[in-house]
Order: sequence, then structure tokens, then C-alpha cells
Amino acid sequence: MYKLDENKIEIKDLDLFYGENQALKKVDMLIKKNKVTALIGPSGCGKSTFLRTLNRMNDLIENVKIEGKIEVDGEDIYQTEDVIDLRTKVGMVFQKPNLFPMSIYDNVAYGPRVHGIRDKKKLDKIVEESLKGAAIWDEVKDRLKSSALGLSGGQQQRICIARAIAMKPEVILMDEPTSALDPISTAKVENLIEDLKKDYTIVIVTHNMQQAARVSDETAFFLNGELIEYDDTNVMFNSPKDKRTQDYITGRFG
Ligand SMILES: Nc1ncnc2c1ncn2[C@@H]1O[C@H](COP(=O)(O)OP(=O)(O)OP(=O)(O)O)[C@@H](O)[C@H]1O
Repeated sequence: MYKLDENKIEIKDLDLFYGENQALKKVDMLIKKNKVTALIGPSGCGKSTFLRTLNRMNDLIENVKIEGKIEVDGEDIYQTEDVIDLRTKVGMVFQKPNLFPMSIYDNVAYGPRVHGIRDKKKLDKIVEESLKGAAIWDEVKDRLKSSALGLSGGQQQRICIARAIAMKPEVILMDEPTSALDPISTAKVENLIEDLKKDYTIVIVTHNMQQAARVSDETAFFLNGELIEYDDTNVMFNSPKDKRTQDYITGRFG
């Protein structure tokens, strides 16, 4: 039977200002559940700003004004008091691995411990499942008590993904997660993203057109704070409707 895709996040008329500077202009978008959505566009077009609106990370920046509406599972995230809960549900992985100077185990167990989980057996299980989920278990299972900072950049980034998974999120936001990685580690993270969409909704900012084409189901093209075009990734890369999208993906600007 034909099954309609379910939307996980709905963005309506979203404007964002940094002081006087408008960084997002009337963005409307529906992000599909259990899909990978790529955000592309030239530097400074608002991709990271947009990504950060989805778990209210911009709240931490001074002088930001946000108008419009964002709903996750039908709930307006700017009306909720519980931002911690929102950030548990909508986790984030940054451009550079940002592990804490502690063991691999403690990095992954950090969030669950903050949430009050103390039972060792429970923590062991969460750590193992999260590392498996991030496709790094086999590489680190014999050195869980060693410093996470002794791992390669690519391994560290997968531990960051494990740390996000350990919080049992529903959405994972990734801001250029492979830009600091070599090609082999990049391929591992890309394969992992493909696997993760079974369980999570993923939104990824990338500068790499091939990566967007490889990993995403949907692609959104931003320019000067506007969402120019948003469609199935195959359509975006093979027959974009807007000339500006075409120019960008064929490398004519940006
Ligand atoms: N914390 C901030 N304070 C003020 N202005 C900001 C801040 N962060 C971003 N901006 C501005 O908002 C606009 C969008 O920036 P943003 O970082 O979202 O773009 P981007 O598309 O992610 O760029 P890049 O690809 O270079 O990371 C830019 O003009 C930028 O200078």
C-alpha cells in the first residue's frame, strides 16, 4: 500500500535576526521522519543558523530575535519551557569532534549520568549500544577506559555520534560532521548516517555536493537566508527547478 511520508518537523514563516541583520527569511519547510535532509548553499547563507533553530541552540547567542513557528511532532518548540528536554530529543553533532578530556566510556555515559542514571549495568548497556549504533564498538571495546582524545579524528567524530545516541534522541542535527575528516573516516561516517536513519531523523549541513547527493533523501538549498528550493535529492541534483539551484550545484557560484 502507498504510504505517505510522515513529517517530523514543521517550520513555518521562520525569520531570524542577529541584531539588525536578518539571517533567515520566511523559511517554510517540512522535514520528513526517518529521512536524511541535507542543507546546502554558499558560505553565510544561513545553513548553520537554520540548523541551530531546530533545537534552540541560537538561544545561547545574544541579540537573536526569532519569529515564526517550529513544531517537532506537532509541538511548538519555542513555547516549551523545557529546553533541556528538547535538546535531548533533538541532539546535535558539531563540525569538529568536541569530546571531553575523559575516557571513551565516560564521554558516552556523560549525558545519561547527568540525567540521573547511576546503575553500572544500565550504563554499560547504554555505552555498548551507543558505540555499536555509531559503528565504533569493535574499534574501541578493548580500550573503553582510555582517553577519548587519544583516538583519531574520525573515531572521535563517531564517539560524538555515540554520545548523541546515548541520549536516545529522535532527531540528530549534524553541522558539517565530516569537514575535518580524511576520506576514509568520511566514508565511515557517511555509511553510518545511512544506517542511522532507520531510527532517527537526520538533518545535515554540508558543503560537499557529492556528500549531499550520496547521503540525503531530501535536499534544501539556501541563499542569503532564503530557502530557494527543497525537494527530493535526486530531483534537486538532476532537474532543479530554480536557476540559482542549478548554478550552485554545478559549481557556477559559491
Ligand atoms: N553568532 C552570530 N552573531 C551574528 N551574526 C551571525 C552569527 N552567526 C552567524 N551570523 C551571520 O548570519 C549569517 C548566516 O550565517 P551561518 O553561519 O548560519 O551561515 P552558513 O550558511 O552556515 O555559513 P558557513 O557555510 O560558512 O558555515 C551570516 O551573515 C553570518 O555572518
